[in-house]
Amino acid sequence: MTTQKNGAFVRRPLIAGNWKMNIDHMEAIALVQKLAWTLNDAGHDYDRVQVSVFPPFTDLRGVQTLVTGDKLGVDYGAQDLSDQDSGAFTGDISGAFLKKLGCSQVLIGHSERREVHGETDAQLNAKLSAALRHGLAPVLCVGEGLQVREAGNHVAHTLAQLEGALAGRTAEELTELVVAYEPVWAIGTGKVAGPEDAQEMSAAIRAKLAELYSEGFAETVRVLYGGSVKSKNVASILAGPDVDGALVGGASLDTEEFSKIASFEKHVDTGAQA
Ligand SMILES: O=C(CO)COP(=O)(O)O
Repeated sequence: MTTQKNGAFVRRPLIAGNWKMNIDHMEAIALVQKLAWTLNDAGHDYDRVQVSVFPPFTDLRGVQTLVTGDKLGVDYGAQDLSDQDSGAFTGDISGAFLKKLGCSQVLIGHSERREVHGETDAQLNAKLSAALRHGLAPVLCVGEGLQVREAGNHVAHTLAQLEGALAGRTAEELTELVVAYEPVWAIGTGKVAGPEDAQEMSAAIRAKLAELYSEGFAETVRVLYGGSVKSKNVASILAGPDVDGALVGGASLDTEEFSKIASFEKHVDTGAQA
């Protein structure tokens, strides 16, 4: 867990829920409402630990109405965006539209986009630029598959994805950047990278950011871990000093479980292991 100064985290942890292609627009309103109540009951302090959800595009308007109407502390964003701003791009969604819907963040380069839609580092570089153009904080997803991990090339592979997506961007443009390390072999499989694996890669990502930009910049960027995060393993994963939060898939659809993940500080002394 990112170190603390005077009781406050140096980097505000982020617990993010990626709903993927689950939850329709009616269910989304119920889920966000229940999540907000559960977090409130648990006394959640959003200034201390940020909580975001990433619903499907069709849910965003409903989520916006609820979050702004009820002044909820939960942030929200989209799972993808177009690299273009408008025009003849059937089926695509512009960052301008997302911004207008109150999105503050957007996922870029989730492994399911890379694998299912063949998104390349060059395309993700253009999508990241589009996010920045529209004032959306990019949550850049990187991570290796099983073969790469077994060959021992996971660090080089992941850092190449990072560099590819950030090429041409300046530190000034990237003040809101979040990087999410998600080893593909740990997504939805129940296999969790060990806390040492999460820390190793988070530290490597931070070192690469320091090399590309500066130490000072690298210290401000939040690095998340994603892949089968649950309430029982979140505390040990976030124990690494460079791991600043979690990108949660399946468990984010269960409000009790997701709320417990957001209360990870309370599990620190439970001895729960990944
Ligand atoms: O892909 C993920 C989040 O983006 C992780 O999914 P799971 O938590 O279901 O493994």
